[in-house]
Amino acid sequence: MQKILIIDDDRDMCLLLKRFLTRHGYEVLESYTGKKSLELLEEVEPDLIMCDFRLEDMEGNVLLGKIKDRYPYMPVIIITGYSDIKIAVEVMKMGAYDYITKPLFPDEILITIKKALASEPAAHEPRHVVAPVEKDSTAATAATATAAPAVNKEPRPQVLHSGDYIFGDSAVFRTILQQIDLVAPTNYTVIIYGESGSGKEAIAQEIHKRSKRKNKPFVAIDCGALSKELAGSELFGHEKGSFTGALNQKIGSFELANGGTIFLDEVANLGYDIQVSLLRVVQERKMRRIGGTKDTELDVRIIVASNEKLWDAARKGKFREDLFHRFNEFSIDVPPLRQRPDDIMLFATHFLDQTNIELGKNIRRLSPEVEQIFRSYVWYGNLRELKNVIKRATLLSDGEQIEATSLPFEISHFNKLQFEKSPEPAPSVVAMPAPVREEAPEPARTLSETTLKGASIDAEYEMILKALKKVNFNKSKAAKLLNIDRKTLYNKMKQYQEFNNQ
Ligand SMILES: Nc1ncnc2c1ncn2[C@@H]1O[C@H](COP(=O)(O)OP(=O)(O)OP(=O)(O)O)[C@@H](O)[C@H]1O
Repeated sequence: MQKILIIDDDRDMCLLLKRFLTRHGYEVLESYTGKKSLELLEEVEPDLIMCDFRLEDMEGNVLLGKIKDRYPYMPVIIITGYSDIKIAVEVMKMGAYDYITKPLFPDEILITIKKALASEPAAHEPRHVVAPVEKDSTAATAATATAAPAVNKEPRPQVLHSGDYIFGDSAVFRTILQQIDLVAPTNYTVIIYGESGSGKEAIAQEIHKRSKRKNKPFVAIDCGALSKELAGSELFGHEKGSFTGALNQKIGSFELANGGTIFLDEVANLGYDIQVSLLRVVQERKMRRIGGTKDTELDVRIIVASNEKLWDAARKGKFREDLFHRFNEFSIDVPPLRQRPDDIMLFATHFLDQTNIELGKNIRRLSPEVEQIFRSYVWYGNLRELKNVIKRATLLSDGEQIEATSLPFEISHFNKLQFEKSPEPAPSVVAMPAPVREEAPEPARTLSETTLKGASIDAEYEMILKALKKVNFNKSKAAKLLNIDRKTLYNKMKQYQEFNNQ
């Protein structure tokens, strides 16, 4: 049974948490002061600590510091009385796994605990497992959480993982793994190339976790989402009053990441001016807040990601060539999921295990039909799309396995859509080679053509298909084209599916 130590000077809160967590299968210890907690930790080593930020005898950050000094790998979740971003940043920088704010919500508590227990390796274990493991080891993540559903004993794809991160089984993924291992201990700047959702950020985190900086912050920034005006302040911070709207001082991402790693996603989207400032930071390893007067020394490892080759962006004049050369110390290419079909079921099973834990369910497998659909679908959204599809399907499923009826329409009918699809590729994948796959047989049409209802659903279905194809399966656009709202489109698709399954 996994042990959780609750540290809170509010005895009622301790009691409530204790009852709740005991009901969910954890052994719970409690302590009302910082001093007592440290003494207790000499005797017992819990699997996780939940600690209130304000204790009577000690500030939460002081206690967190002491705990992290002695037990660096122990996951600590900080409970704060109010949502204070400064506290959050501070405790995360100090190595807290996460923080939750009062009032506490049972689901949030459980999910955070399960994630923390699943992702933190014990101090005495190697940080990742790369040797082949037992067949039902997919449930290893689940097994770390006491409240997790029963382990599936049936043969499933082998899953190699370190916490939430799993290693694909394809040759290409093995190469990526070797590259991660090779570059992680260095201070090299890394460029990760890959389509959206292919796992670039997950790779950056894995590099961080396997580096000397693992107990320092990992800060991820989506440069594509930064406006031109605010990018500088997001990255480098600003002083109060340094421009209209700068009502308070702001610490930028680089400063937050000091000592650790910064991950700049979609870096080619940064404006040219910011690229100039970035070059200075990369060259001089120091930065100045906007409106500030003094420089801050920086010791930050930089990992960047891009959909487009930075060299191409540089040639087009979109990206500074000197910055590209600074970044280009090491690069990793992540191929889209459709080019590594061997990984699809492995990740699908992993995401199913994760979702089972999150939802407290015990769906054991994907039906053979779903497996066949998954293998032939193109996964434009890569791992993110696969994860979302599994999450949705797990939520919708009641039985032992996920059936095709729980998949989104455009996926369960993908073969048919493909069959009827015009030859032009989707715009988002223009540059990608066509997916290598066996020609899948067209699913048999079971829709009744002899009833009036069947005929009318049939006609609607044809129109919906046409519209979907025209807009590359974007449902909002298809709904617009058909002059109906999105919800009606969903209902029509569902209706067709239900009718077809009768
Ligand atoms: N190796 C992996 N093991 C487990 N989960 C993964 C792995 N790689 C990616 N994921 C999951 O897939 C989803 C997408 O991954 P990620 O955010 O890393 O993609 P990305 O390429 O950075 O996407 P974007 O470019 O759109 O930001 C995330 O939910 C992530 O947790």
